[in-house]
Amino acid sequence: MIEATLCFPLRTSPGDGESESQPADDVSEADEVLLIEKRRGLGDGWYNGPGGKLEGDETPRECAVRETHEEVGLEIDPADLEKAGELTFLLDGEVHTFCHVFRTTAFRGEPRPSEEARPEWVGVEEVPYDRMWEDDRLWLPGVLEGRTIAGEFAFSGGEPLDEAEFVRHDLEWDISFTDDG
Ligand SMILES: COc1nc(N)nc2c1ncn2[C@H]1C[C@H](O)[C@@H](COP(=O)(O)OP(=O)(O)OP(=O)(O)O)O1
Repeated sequence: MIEATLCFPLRTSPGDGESESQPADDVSEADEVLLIEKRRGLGDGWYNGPGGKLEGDETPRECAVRETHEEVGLEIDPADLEKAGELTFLLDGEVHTFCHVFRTTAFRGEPRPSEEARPEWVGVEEVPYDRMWEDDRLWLPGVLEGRTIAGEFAFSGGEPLDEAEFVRHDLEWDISFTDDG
């Protein structure tokens, strides 16, 4: 089983007469999310949040911070990540990936592209779900509103996961995580 993370940085877009975006105090104030267009590997060509697989003995929180820095250059204090979801992706009845989802309104730096990802700020009402994993439209809107989710998503058809068929889902909203990563 693969253990992985996704991280969704959020901000408030520049208002009339402002040239720069503002940090949001909390998720409810934010109206833009940083997505990446994946440039290689699983989900190549699709939009997603920054993230990737856990390495060595790092915690999910440490992984989300490292992957976000590697992929788009933002600096995040691990304590500023809010755990927003736990997603289980099944392939042909077996757990393929367990994914920890985080969001944050506190980060430093400007996003820059990398070999793995092209970053793009997108309005939370304009997320390109037609260019994302099929499961995302079921859980990401709630996560961007500040809710928490535990979800199970079943795919069938064999490897690779991004060519398998999405067949079933089960969602539980507004849960408290016993382990927040
Ligand atoms: C099955 O549905 C999925 N939906 C979404 N939204 N995201 C998913 C799904 N399955 C996997 N993911 C995420 C989890 C990870 O963030 C990435 C895959 O990570 P990747 O394989 O690129 O991991 P890295 O460690 O960055 O890879 P490298 O070895 O290339 O560095 O997709």
